[in-house]
Amino acid sequence: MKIIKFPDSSAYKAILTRPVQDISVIEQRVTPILQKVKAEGDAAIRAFALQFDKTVLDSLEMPEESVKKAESQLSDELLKAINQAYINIYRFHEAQKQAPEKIETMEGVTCWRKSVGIDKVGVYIPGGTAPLFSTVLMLGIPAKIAGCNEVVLCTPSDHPAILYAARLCGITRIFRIGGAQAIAAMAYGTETVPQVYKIFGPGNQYVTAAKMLVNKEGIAIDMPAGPSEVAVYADDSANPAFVAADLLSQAEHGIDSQVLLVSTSEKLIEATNQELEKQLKALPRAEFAAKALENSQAILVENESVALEMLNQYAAEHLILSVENAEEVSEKIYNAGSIFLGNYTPESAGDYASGTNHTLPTNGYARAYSGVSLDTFVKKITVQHITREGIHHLGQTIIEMAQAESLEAHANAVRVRLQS
Ligand SMILES: NC(=O)c1ccc[n+]([C@@H]2O[C@H](COP(=O)([O-])OP(=O)(O)OC[C@H]3O[C@@H](n4cnc5c(N)ncnc54)[C@H](O)[C@@H]3O)[C@@H](O)[C@H]2O)c1
Ligand SMILES: N[C@H](CO)Cc1c[nH]c[nH+]1
Ligand SMILES: [Zn+2]
Repeated sequence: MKIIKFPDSSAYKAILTRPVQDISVIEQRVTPILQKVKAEGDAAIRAFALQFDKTVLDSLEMPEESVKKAESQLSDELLKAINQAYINIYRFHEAQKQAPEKIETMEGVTCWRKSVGIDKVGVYIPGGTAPLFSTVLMLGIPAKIAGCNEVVLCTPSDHPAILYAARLCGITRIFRIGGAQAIAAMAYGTETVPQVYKIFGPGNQYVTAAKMLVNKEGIAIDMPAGPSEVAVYADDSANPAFVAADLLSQAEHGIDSQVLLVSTSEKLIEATNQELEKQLKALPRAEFAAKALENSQAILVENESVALEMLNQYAAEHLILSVENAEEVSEKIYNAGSIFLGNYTPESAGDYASGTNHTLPTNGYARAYSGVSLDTFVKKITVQHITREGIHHLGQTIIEMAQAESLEAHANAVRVRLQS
């Protein structure tokens, strides 16, 4: 990995640039895909499956029989692992439920919020180069806890673990559709794919651009969750073999992934680079990881405050703090999707099974977006109840404000009650 020593703060922006393609170029590619699916429905989906995935789709929907059969195609070890991950993710997300709290803002004036699961949701499960069945758990579990009525799943993969995980989460509508065409199908609906109100899930740059484009047309999305990335902040207390393994774990996602090592120790950076070379050779996806490492850098900084300034500016999807005072340092992080503390918390734990959600904002969006949680699957409806006494307490305030805004009918809605 390229080493940058003590960069000047004016150079941070250039150093921290992601290797994403120009968004306008991706949008130019994706827009006609969305338009064709909108106009031609299933026929367009079949054509794109052939063009991009070299797949002839007889039936777009996964037959119930294949879904039922999936369990028998997985090893006992994998089933046990998926079931354990399910339990942990369920626990963490169920604890996010909040009982509505009724607040009496004035005597006789009570307000509260109730949570309602979004009625129809669509989840995208990446499957271009790897069947990410863990993402089914990350999206299916909060959808189930939230009480979403209809959950539609699209993925280009027919891997049995995806089907098994979907069944575990109670998802019954599974479509073998990938890429931007899957996002279009769920956004507009087709002859066979139901239209949904909100689309969730990570994916490559085409998937992410498609989500952002349909969002402009009024379809809600969770967030832009594109190519995976990790930043590691490490000092001499870190283990270079662990750091290298963590960097590679995200680099192997795809050629457009990016990893970053920030350290105050040149010794640690050099040792990590040696480990990277060694570990890379043994990886089946070495080609992806090597390409991603070309987009990546190790940055040697003077001290912790420079490191934190840089990391907050970068706003990594995942941030690993392999430093002695990790928890204390984490208090100073205000931009990151998910933080991993200490030498024994690999990022893979969050990807699969510790309980947190792995659908996280990439490309700097962690400056303003949170990762997926139970909240992402619910709407909060406010409710209020005012008694006869209550409107007498509050009425004059409303009338004064309505008159000052020249909205006499608003004021009247209160007056008629005060006179009754
Ligand atoms: N941010 C997160 O939370 C998160 C989580 C998991 C995965 N990811 C990311 O998801 C991505 C998965 O990517 P993937 O490609 O393996 O799978 P994918 O399912 O996202 O995309 C595959 C689809 O892309 C479409 N496609 C491929 N080439 C195309 C082209 N030239 N033009 C138009 N469409 C094309 C195809 O239809 C194909 O089905 C990776 O970048 C990974 O880093 C992110
Ligand atoms: N690291 C990905 C999120 O950026 C999630 C994932 C799924 N499987 C493995 N990793
Ligand atoms: Zn990962």
